[in-house]
Amino acid sequence: MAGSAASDCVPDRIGYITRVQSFSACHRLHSVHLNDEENKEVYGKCNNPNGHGHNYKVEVTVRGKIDRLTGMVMNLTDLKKCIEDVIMTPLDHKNLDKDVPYFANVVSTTENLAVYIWDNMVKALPPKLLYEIKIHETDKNIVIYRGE
Ligand SMILES: Nc1nc2c(c(=O)[nH]1)N=C([C@H](O)[C@H](O)COP(=O)(O)OP(=O)(O)OP(=O)(O)O)CN2
Ligand SMILES: [Zn+2]
Repeated sequence: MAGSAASDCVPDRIGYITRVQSFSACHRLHSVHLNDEENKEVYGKCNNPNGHGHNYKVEVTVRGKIDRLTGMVMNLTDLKKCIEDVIMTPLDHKNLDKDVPYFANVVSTTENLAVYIWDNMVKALPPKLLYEIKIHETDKNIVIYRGE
């Protein structure tokens, strides 16, 4: 088209960027929808009344157009600030079940933790950027949530 810049014809490039953050917290797997015996049966050692702790590692991935001017999907410094507000402030060095109101009636499995982080991260980020929350509860137990 006359007058268009050559770059107008080049399709957008889509990139994925991830920032990793670790935090420590304790919890107990215990459902208010099950009785004590059922809780013991379902959650075993993780239902121990005094709880247990984890060094969680969370990977937050955003997906979007690589801006032609800035070369960025988003500024990782801004993502770092969102992670501080959404993950570190409410969760680090906390008892998930007692310190985080969301988990008063929601069992603090890593699946539900991923949903909690997603729901808050999606509000903190620009629209449609959040792609995935991946949580390493232990070296062997990993949960992925993509907002579905
Ligand atoms: N679907 C889920 N299952 C379990 C969850 C969970 O969040 N979602 N969580 C737990 C416990 O919280 C527990 O802490 C897991 O610890 P553990 O079994 O000790 O962890 P590992 O398997 O990595 O340890 P091993 O070294 O293999 O003993 C349980 N289930
Ligand atoms: Zn646990």
